[in-house]
Amino acid sequence: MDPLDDSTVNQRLDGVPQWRREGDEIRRTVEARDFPTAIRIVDEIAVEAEKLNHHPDIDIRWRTLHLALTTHDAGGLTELDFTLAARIDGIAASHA
Ligand SMILES: C[C@H](O)[C@H](O)[C@H]1CNC2=NC(N)=NC(=O)C2=N1
Repeated sequence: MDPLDDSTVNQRLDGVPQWRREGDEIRRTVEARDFPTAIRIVDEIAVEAEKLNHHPDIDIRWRTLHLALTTHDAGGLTELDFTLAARIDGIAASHA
């Protein structure tokens, strides 16, 4: 899969406003109500990541998740990152 150009990245970012771009990554944080909920969210993200064969970097700090997406194989951001970002948003919203 080819990396997206900057204008396409900006267009895709408009669709997932909770994510911000940092270089070759997009990042967001998710604050869960408590630690077990944060772990459940990670577990649900893992299911979607396996379906897409696309895996986020996840840093767990008590009930806050720091998520980063990039496509290592492409050396940049691809449609897969935005597809997974939208699914993560759905999971986070379902636990809000
Ligand atoms: C072989 C397999 O398809 C690759 O290693 C996949 C697995 N998960 C991945 N996840 C992410 N985020 N980027 C990748 O390039 C990637 N590659």
